[in-house]
Amino acid sequence: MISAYTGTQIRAAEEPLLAAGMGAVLMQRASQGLANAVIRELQARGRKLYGASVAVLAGKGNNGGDGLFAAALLAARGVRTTAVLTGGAAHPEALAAFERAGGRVHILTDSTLNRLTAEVARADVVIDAVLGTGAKGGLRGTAAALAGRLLYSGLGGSLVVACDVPSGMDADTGEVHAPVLSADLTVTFGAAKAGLLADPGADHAGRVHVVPIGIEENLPWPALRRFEAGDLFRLLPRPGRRSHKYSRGVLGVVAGSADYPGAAVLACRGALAAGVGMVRYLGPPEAAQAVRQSCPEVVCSASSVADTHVQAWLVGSGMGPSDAEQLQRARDAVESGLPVIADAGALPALPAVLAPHVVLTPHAGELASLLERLRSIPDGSAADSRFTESPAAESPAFGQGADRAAVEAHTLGAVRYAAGLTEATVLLKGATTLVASPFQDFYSQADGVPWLASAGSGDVLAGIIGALLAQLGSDVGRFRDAGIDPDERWAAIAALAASLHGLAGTTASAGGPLTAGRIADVLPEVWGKVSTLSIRLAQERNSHPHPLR
Ligand SMILES: NC(=O)C1=CN([C@@H]2O[C@H](COP(=O)(O)OP(=O)(O)OC[C@H]3O[C@@H](n4cnc5c(N)ncnc54)[C@H](O)[C@@H]3O)[C@@H](O)[C@H]2O)[C@@H](O)CC1
Ligand SMILES: Nc1ncnc2c1ncn2[C@@H]1O[C@H](COP(=O)(O)OP(=O)(O)O)[C@@H](O)[C@H]1O
Ligand SMILES: [K+]
Repeated sequence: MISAYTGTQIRAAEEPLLAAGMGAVLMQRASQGLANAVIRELQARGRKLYGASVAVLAGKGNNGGDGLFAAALLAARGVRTTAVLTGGAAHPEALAAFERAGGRVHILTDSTLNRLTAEVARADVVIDAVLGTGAKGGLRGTAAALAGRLLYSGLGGSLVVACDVPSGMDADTGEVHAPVLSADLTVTFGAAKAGLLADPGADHAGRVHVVPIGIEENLPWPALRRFEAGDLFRLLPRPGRRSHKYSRGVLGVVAGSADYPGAAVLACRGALAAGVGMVRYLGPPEAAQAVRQSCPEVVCSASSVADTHVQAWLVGSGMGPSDAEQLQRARDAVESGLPVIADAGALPALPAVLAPHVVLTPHAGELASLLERLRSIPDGSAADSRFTESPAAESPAFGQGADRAAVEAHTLGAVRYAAGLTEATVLLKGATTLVASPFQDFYSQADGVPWLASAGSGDVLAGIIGALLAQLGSDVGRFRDAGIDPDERWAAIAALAASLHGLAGTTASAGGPLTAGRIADVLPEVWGKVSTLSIRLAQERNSHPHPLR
C-alpha cells in the first residue's frame, strides 16, 4: 500500500524534528536522495557523470535549497551544473555550498530570460526546484515565462526531475496552476504527496520516487492511499474447500435497456470474471436475450428486486431516463439495504442522501451533473450543512454551473465533496481512479492504460465492483485484519475493483487497442497472477532502496 499525505501533514510531521534543530539534517537527506536519483537516471541512460550537464531552477525557499544542495553534490561528482535563481535570492547555505562545489549561478531577469532559456534547454537534466510544499499558487513573472518557453520549445531531450513536487502543482489536491513543467521523475521527500496521485497533478509528476528523511513515524492517517499487488493478493476472496455458489456471493444486475442491451452483457461478463458465485439478471426482454446469448451462466428473469435473493446489486449501466421499470428496480435495490454499485443511468434517479455501502461510479461529466443536481436541491433535503462547510464548497469550481472541466481540474476535491454530500462511497473514473468514502478513507488507483478509454469499459468495471461487493461485503474481519476500518470497507472494495480493472485492461491492451469485453476475458488470468506479481514487485522493491510507498 502506498500512503500519500498533504503538504500540511508533511510539514506537521517535520515540525518536531525542526524544533529539535534537525532542519539542516532533513535537507541533507532530501538533497542527497535527489542527487542519487539524478545519478541513477544518468547512468540508466548510459551517461558518464563527468561531462553531463544539470540545470537547476531554484526558487528562494527551502525547495530551491534542496535543489541547490543536490546540484552541489552532483558538481562534486564532475557534473557540469548551472543554477538559475528564479526569485532573485536563494537559500543562503545551499547557494554557498553550490558555489563552493564549482556550480555556475545566474539570476533570472527579463534581460537574461532568452539566454537562460536556451541554456536550460540544452542541459541533460533539468531539476525543477522553484516551488515546493510552501507554494501559494503557481509560477509567476519571469519564472512563469521561463517555464512557458521551455514547454513551448519542448525541452529537447532534457530529462525533467521535479524536486518534491512539480512547481505549480498543489501538493494537497493535485490542482495545477499553469505553466507547469511536466516531470519525467518526481523525487519527493518524507512520503508521497497526495497531489502526485490525483489528476491533473499526476499528469505532471511522471514516476514518483520517495526519499525517506526520518519523519515517517510522525505521519498521521494518510490523505490518500493506493493498493498494490500485495494488497490485492491479501484482500481478494478465494473460495474455501466447502464453498458453494450461494456462499460465494450472488450479484443481482439491473442494467441495460432495449436501446443498450450491450451494457447488461458487459456488466454481467465483468461480474462473472470477477469470481462471483452467481449472477441474477433483471431487465427487459431485449437485454435479457442478449445476456442469455453471451453469458449462459447468468440467470435471467423479469421479476422484482424484492423477490430476488442476492448479496449485492449492480444498477444503472446502459439505462436511460425513460427506462421507468429499470429505474424503479434501481431505487428498490438501494432501499433494500444491501450493498449497491450504482452506475450511469441510475445516478440521477437515486435519492440525494444515500449510505456508505452504496458505491456511485460517475465519470467526470456524470459527477459534474450529480454535483449540480445536489446543489439545486432545496435546503434541508440534501446534507446541506456539509455542503457549506466543506472546503471544496468554497472553491469557485463547484459553484453554479460546475461542469466536466471543473471536476477534471479538481478531481480530489470533487470526489470528496460528492461523498460528503451524498454520504455514499464515490468512485470517480478517469486515467487515475479516485475513491472517496464519506468518512476519512480515500484511494487512488492508476493501474490501467489510456486504451481503457473505450465504450463499455465502465460497464465491465461496474460488474467487477458488483462481484466484489457480493463476495466481500459481509467479510468485516478481512478488512479489520488489514487495518481498514470495516465501516469504510466499501471504498476499499471499489478501489480493489478499479485496480483489477486497470491491470486487466493493461493485459488486454498489450500495448495496442482493446475492446471492453477483452477486459473481462483476461481478468481471471490477471487475478491468478496477482500472487506472482506481488512477489515480483516485492523483489523489485528490495533491489530499489526507496520505492514509492
Ligand atoms: N521544512 C523542512 O525542514 C524541509 C523542507 N524541505 C523542502 O522545503 C520545501 C518547502 O519549503 P518552503 O516552505 O521554504 O517553501 P517553498 O520552497 O516551497 O516555496 C516558498 C517560497 O517561495 C515563495 N513563494 C510562495 N509561493 C510562490 C509563488 N506562487 N511564486 C513565487 N514565489 C512563491 C515564498 O515566499 C517562499 O519564499 C519542500 O517542498 C521541500 O522541498 C525539505 O528540505 C525537507 C525538510
Ligand atoms: N485515459 C485513461 N487511462 C486509463 N483508464 C482510463 C482512461 N480513461 C478512462 N479510463 C477508464 O476506463 C473506464 C471508462 O469508463 P466509462 O467512462 O464509464 O466508459 P463507458 O461508459 O463507455 O463504459 C473507467 O474505468 C476509467 O477509469
Ligand atoms: K519543485
